[in-house]
Amino acid sequence: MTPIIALDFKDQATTLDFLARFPKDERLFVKIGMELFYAEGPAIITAIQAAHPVDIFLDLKLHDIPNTVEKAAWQLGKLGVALTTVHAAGGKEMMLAAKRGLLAGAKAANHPAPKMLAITHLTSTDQTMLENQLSIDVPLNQAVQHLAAIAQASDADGVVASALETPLIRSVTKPEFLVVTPGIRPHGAAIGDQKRVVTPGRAKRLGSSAIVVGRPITQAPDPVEAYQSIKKAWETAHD
Ligand SMILES: O=c1ccn([C@@H]2O[C@H](COP(=O)(O)O)[C@@H](O)[C@H]2O)c(=O)[nH]1
Repeated sequence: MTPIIALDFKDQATTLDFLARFPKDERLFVKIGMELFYAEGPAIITAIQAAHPVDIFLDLKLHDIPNTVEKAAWQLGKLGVALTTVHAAGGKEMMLAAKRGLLAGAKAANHPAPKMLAITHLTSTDQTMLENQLSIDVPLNQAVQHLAAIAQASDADGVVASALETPLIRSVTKPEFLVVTPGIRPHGAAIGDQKRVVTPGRAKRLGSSAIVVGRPITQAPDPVEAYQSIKKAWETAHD
């Protein structure tokens, strides 16, 4: 998979201006998150698809009781996106309900079903937060590995985690299980609110299926050049 660009923009106009910088023959994998989706609603998906050749990761991180999540996932399944997310912390029953909803929604709209990724622990979480704020008293990488095993047993197609945990996740999951990793920072990039960060080349060496990159591309002086440089590091596993 090519690096997934997190389109964390305030509205459709800003998003389409950003995409217009890229050559039309460069197919992109883009992520729509809460900010853009809450601003524009489902219409943002068709607007982006009309503007540029893209695959879409809709990252809304569902987390609620199983009945509510199943019905929300049904709505998302209709949208024709490639990837979606739920929180693994919602538990097995919730993830199974989400998967049912996605499959049924996709079937109703005659689209292929989106793959379901389970968020393990956010890449903005570190060991201290895990212990002091979440009251989880195990090493963070083991907590992530545990949630990945639960996610696999709950019909998730993969997880979202830091690339730091990819080898541990791979040790308990099937080879085709996706490990999608945000918290990507090229050498020298501002880390911001991320805690468990990895360079693009190292993420590849650690075995990630795909990387997600937002601000190092969207806030770069030349976003296309930043994207190409990250893509090269990812493809060559060298940065
Ligand atoms: O654990 C997670 C889950 C999701 N994200 C999302 O990825 C991007 C990262 O953006 P950057 O600007 O590169 O930090 C963002 O959309 C997050 O919502 C994550 O970072 N960590």
